[in-house]
Amino acid sequence: MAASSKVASEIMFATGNANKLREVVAILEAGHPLPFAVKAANLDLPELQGEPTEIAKEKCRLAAQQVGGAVMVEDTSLCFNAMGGLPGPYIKWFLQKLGHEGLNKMLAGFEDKTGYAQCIFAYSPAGPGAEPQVFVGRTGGRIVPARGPASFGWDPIFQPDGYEETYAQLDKAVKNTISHRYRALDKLRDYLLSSPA
Ligand SMILES: O=c1nc[nH]c2c1ncn2[C@H]1C[C@H](O)[C@@H](COP(=O)(O)OP(=O)(O)OP(=O)(O)O)O1
Ligand SMILES: [Mg+2]
Repeated sequence: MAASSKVASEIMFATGNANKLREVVAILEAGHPLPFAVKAANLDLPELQGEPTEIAKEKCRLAAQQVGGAVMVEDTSLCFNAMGGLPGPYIKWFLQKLGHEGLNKMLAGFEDKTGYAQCIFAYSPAGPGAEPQVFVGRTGGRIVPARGPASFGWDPIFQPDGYEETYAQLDKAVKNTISHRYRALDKLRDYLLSSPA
């Protein structure tokens, strides 16, 4: 039987972030069985600029050059509505330089503390010249003073809509059913599962 053009028996998830990897594995294990195995590739991928979908695609192309075969990556944004979606894909540097308190202070001059977490997976099948496909997941919420363990990025300052807890306070199993990452990965999973064998 000819190998599928879309579905590989193995997909490399390229990321330098161990927390992302843990969540991706947990989300996939909690769902339907997949026709492929996800393996981790610990790569130091560049922090690109531009439109989030283009960042994810380019990140995927760069990862594919390094690992070969079918590859997936994801890029995560934290977007403040009062600021037209910024910091967005630049949240990593804002978090690093300002911390949780500084991120809250950025919104001090605005009434609107709402925002959304966005995750974009990009998947590139094996083979040359394959254009990465992107899958966007968003979860709306509010930016709040930090509550809960500071073990993953900006989790303590993001309170998803419909919950009294921040991402950091929520049980992992709950975060993984409502998160930006879950929603994006679910779309990628549907795409892979519906691909012709
Ligand atoms: O669910 C999350 N909850 C809290 N914080 C999060 C989450 N997901 C990503 N983050 C942080 C990590 C990084 O500070 C920034 C995204 O930047 P981003 O480039 O996508 O992540 P990264 O550089 O850590 O890993 P990678 O090697 O996959 O690019 O937001
Ligand atoms: Mg990164």
